[in-house]
Amino acid sequence: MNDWLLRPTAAIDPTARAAARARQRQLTKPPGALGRLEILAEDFAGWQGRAVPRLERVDVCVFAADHGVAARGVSAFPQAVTGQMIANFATGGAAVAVLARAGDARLTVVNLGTVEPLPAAAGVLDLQLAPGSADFTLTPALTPPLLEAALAAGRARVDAAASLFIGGEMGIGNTTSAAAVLAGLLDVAPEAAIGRGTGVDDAGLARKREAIAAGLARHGGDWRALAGPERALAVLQRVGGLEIAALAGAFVAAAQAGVPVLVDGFITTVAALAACAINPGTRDWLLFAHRSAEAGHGRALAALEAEPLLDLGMRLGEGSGAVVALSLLRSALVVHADMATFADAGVADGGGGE
Ligand SMILES: Cc1cc2ncn([C@H]3O[C@H](COP(=O)(O)O)[C@@H](O)[C@H]3O)c2cc1C
Ligand SMILES: O=C(O)c1cccnc1
Repeated sequence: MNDWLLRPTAAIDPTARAAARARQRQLTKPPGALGRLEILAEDFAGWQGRAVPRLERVDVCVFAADHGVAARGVSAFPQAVTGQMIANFATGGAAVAVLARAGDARLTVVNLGTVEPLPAAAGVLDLQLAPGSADFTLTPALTPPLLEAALAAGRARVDAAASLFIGGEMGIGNTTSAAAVLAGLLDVAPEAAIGRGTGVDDAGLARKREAIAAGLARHGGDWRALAGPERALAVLQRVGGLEIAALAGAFVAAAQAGVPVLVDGFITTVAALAACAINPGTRDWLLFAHRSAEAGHGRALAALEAEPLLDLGMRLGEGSGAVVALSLLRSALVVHADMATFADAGVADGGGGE
């Protein structure tokens, strides 16, 4: 069963965090002059339990799946693109693959389930749990065993040896599923949760709103009386998707393993919201990379009280925005580790005070 989901998340080390803060004050710069980079170094010190943290290994895992709700005309692209992009991740041509290569991160690609089975391809972990999720306007998106399998598949991709975990996603129609999950978790209207995804026109946006409204009308009664993990799991099962559930499972597992997570865009943030509803301790291990241009992301970020690092107008998903933000984390940790202290460099300090 899903018992593992509720196990406690790892503890943060306050002593290492304080030591990192003390070190920042000794570096040859006015106190606080590196702004948020200083906080990032302190965060990683707390996560890694050492005053001088390092990013030794960054794992990026793209979870892919198809969505039955794509039949409602909610995407600007055909469903076959999911499988085609899986191949593009594996051969290294997709944005996240290019960025991961350049950013010295390890990329894995997991297919949870596409409508058409994939041809055998190197570099893809092809789980094919189901031919995608079902159209949630008609039936629950996932069966309970499928939800469980998807959560476990996400958990299985987390390696405690990683210094950072980045989850990405690919799945035509998944901004609609993610918006439905967001609306279900927060009890907000579909209008507040939707955006244009791959670039739907006004008619497409109306179809998204209608599909989500139909999903909430059909399934909302199944979770409205629930709270906490029960509610989050019910929402994921009724209107979510395989890769969204896998991401939620991965995020909970990362927090349990003591691996910090750099969250990407709209879909991954909704998965993070579900993960935190399932196991609130997960929140302590999440860092938010960027604010996606997808309307609805702001709502999810606000619910998590998250202040993302970047706002670049990106709306791609795949984990791409997180891998872009990775270079900021590397900058934060390298200055923290390698800058000279006032004593080392013989520079007069300001005599204390911040
Ligand atoms: C070529 C291509 C590459 C992508 N990479 C990520 N997405 C993104 O777009 C999809 C969600 O948008 P919607 O809900 O409108 O279908 C997801 O697969 C997401 O990761 C892509 C979409 C396309 C077309
Ligand atoms: O922000 C995202 O994750 C996103 C936005 C649009 C399309 N796909 C993903």
